[in-house]
Amino acid sequence: MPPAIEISGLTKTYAASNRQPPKEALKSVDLTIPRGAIFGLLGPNGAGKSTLINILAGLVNKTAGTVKIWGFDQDVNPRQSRASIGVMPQELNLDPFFTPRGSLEVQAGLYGVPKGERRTDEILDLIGLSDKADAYARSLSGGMRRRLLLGKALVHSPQILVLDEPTAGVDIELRNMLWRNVRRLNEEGMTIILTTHYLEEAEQMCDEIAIIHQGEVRARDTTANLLGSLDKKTMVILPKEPGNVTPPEGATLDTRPDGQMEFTYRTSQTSADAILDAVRASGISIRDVKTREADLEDVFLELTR
Ligand SMILES: Nc1ncnc2c1ncn2[C@@H]1O[C@H](COP(=O)(O)OP(=O)(O)OP(=O)(O)O)[C@@H](O)[C@H]1O
Repeated sequence: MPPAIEISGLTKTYAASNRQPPKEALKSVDLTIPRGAIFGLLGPNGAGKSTLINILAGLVNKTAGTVKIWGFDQDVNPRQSRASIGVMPQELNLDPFFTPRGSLEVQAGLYGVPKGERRTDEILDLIGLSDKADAYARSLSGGMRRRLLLGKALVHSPQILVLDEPTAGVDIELRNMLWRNVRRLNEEGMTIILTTHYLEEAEQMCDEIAIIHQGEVRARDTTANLLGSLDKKTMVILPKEPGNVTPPEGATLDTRPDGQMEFTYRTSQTSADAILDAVRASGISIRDVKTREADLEDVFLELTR
């Protein structure tokens, strides 16, 4: 079975425009996303994530390379590749005069879903808008509009669902609802691709992650492997009284204004023992010790610095 997404040599150069030189937003990207994954696409602003997603969605034309969606080459089988993917965009652009039911019906029509096969009521229920089904979109709250965008991405029952920054600026309740929906869809077999600025969220939600920077894929691995790739640790010591410590080889010390000493070290170069010894050797008694493992933010910073 082919993977959900297979991208090779994908390049996008935006043409020069008034006083702006041409911009190479994607530089020969190779990326494979397996079926059934919750896959995170991470990267700083301007990395090329939206360009990549918009190419998948058929909204931006690529400059070079091949894109296969559910095994269908975009250039060879445009209809099938389009039918395999649904995209929930970032912008809340909805026609204010359509009701949620109307929007879903129109969208289904655009994708050629026959009337008898439409799942409008089921989708309204999933996104929690059954009681607003016949209200004008302009009367919906921002959160409701976002849910409607998710619904619109689902009308043609795509195998792959792409979510572009689905939780940017949404409240906790909506975020939880979105993630519950995403998990449920994934459990039912849908492959999920999402971009997010919240690394903690990516850490919790995604099985696999690609980190994009300056139009290139800098890392692509399981979330667990990415987290394990850094042997960086942090030890915070609260001393009984202030004092000066020379950190052991392989560790750096940052003393906070409140006197807490934050040691950052690599387990391959030094040990927790060596740090504690260095502190005691300076005649300082220790009131409390906390440690912290590397998280996705550390991995991200290391790769995009
Ligand atoms: N239509 C366009 N014309 C010219 N340059 C563009 C266009 N769209 C994007 N770019 C440029 O391409 C690069 C990648 O942009 P892109 O929007 O894909 O990044 P991103 O990773 O999605 O960032 P963000 O998280 O801010 O949305 C940026 O330098 C951006 O300025």
